[in-house]
Amino acid sequence: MHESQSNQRVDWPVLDFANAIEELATQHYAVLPNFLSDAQQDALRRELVACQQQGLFHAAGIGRGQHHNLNRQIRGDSICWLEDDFNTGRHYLAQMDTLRHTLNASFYLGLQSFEAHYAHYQAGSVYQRHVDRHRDNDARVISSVCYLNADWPADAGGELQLFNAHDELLLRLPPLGGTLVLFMSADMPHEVLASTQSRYSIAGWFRRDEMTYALV
Ligand SMILES: O=C(O)CCC(=O)C(=O)O
Ligand SMILES: [Fe+2]
Repeated sequence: MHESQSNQRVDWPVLDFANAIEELATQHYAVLPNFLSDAQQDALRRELVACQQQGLFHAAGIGRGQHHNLNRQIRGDSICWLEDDFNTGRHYLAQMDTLRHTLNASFYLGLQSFEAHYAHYQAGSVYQRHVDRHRDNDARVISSVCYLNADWPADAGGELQLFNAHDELLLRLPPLGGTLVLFMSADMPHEVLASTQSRYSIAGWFRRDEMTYALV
């Protein structure tokens, strides 16, 4: 990835995840409203757009292996997997690796890796209700989504709706820039509602096995 405009200095301080750990333990999801500073969000969004301009994005699919397929009515985003050599994305991966160690120390989950992709939902596109753990592979343990939308209008839609295993709505979260949401991958259905404008994010998963790229 060749990206030229990330000269601006951005701080990535070590974060305190104590509240998030507490929320995950009690309600199986956690919302961290100011996980990223404005400068961090801007830098990540600039990198995302640069990747798009370089043609590194592709339409996201559903399922994996032989069950993998494309259906833009079910899942409308386009994605680009983060790599360790991305100028800005690598700082995000490092933050999440710190969180992985904290999660392991708190819950003994044995999380071995973290994978993440940039995502772009064009106006009107959705991701219908689904669970992130694949039917034939239980490697994904905790899901994360971090939003990169500056100044998201209250009426722009694009909310994440999160349900419990009994299909009761737990959370309706607008994709405000800098917010990180974490939830258990196995038993929490969720969906992305249509928005009136482009919606940018990083979706990622803490996994129990070594990372294998391009599962979705
Ligand atoms: O962007 C979101 O709010 C959720 C995305 C999602 O569910 C996924 O990528 O699996
Ligand atoms: Fe999901």
